[in-house]
Amino acid sequence: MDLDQLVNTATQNGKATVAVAVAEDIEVLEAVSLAHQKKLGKFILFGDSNQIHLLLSEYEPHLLENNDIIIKHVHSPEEACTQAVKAVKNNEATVLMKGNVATATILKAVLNREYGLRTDKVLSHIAVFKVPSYERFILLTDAAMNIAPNLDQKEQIVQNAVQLAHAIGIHCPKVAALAAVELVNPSMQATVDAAALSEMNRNGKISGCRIEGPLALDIAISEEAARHKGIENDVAGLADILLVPNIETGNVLYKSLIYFAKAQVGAMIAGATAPIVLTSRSDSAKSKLYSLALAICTTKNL
Ligand SMILES: CCCC(=O)OP(=O)(O)O
Repeated sequence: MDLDQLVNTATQNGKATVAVAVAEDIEVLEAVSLAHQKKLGKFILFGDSNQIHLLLSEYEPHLLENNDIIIKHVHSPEEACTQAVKAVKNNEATVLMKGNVATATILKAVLNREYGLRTDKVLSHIAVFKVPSYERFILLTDAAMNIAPNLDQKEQIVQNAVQLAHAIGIHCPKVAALAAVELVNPSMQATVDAAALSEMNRNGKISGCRIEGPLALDIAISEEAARHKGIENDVAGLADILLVPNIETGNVLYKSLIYFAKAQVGAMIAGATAPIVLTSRSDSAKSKLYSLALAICTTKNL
């Protein structure tokens, strides 16, 4: 099982039109080319048109005269983000994609009160990993958007991730609410919130999943570690979703899985009016392709 499965599923979901903000980047354009070959959709590339043309003529010349690829010149990364967001807002595009631009710049446009893509839900980042040493897909939230979520925000972050898990075929995901220890300690807010989320799941306030917490990472993903520490529950060793307490934990774990564990990743923001492909600028073309596929898989579900 790997993330190519998502690409196959996405091809059956109909064609997307993707607005790419700051497309002048070889990994972004390679991802567009791969997605186009897989017939995932049409692309509106916002950025410096000279640079986009130069890169395409060198690396992906077949895309230059293709009607599925439209290039829109803008003068700055900020303008690229604004125009790409507006394209989604005006229904010219169905998916927004972060290109070679800082996360904060695109999120500022996404959250704009006049032309942005907010809903009444919490927007949150979810990454789907296939780690070579872990049998199942593992979802990580939130590595990129919510800095230090409170309990209410964590509740919605979990719900966004559960909805995404359902959309990719994980029917009752096991959620590990992560902390540094397994016992509630009032001076560690992550443990207090994790226990509260677990309780909300037991009393039916959060459904469609099984939540346990607080759990340390080893207990969440290793049955052997759970046995060794004498912890038994439905999630221990078998987590599908890792809820991290803050953005630092999430971002470090995201990049550790890619660089140390050689994981494949696809990542997006859920909770907006349209799915938003959001990877690291340094992620590979393949990761950006998987992220596009993930976003397209959710177009009927989010
Ligand atoms: C999904 C990670 C978001 C992130 O860290 O983006 P950059 O590496 O581009 O800053």
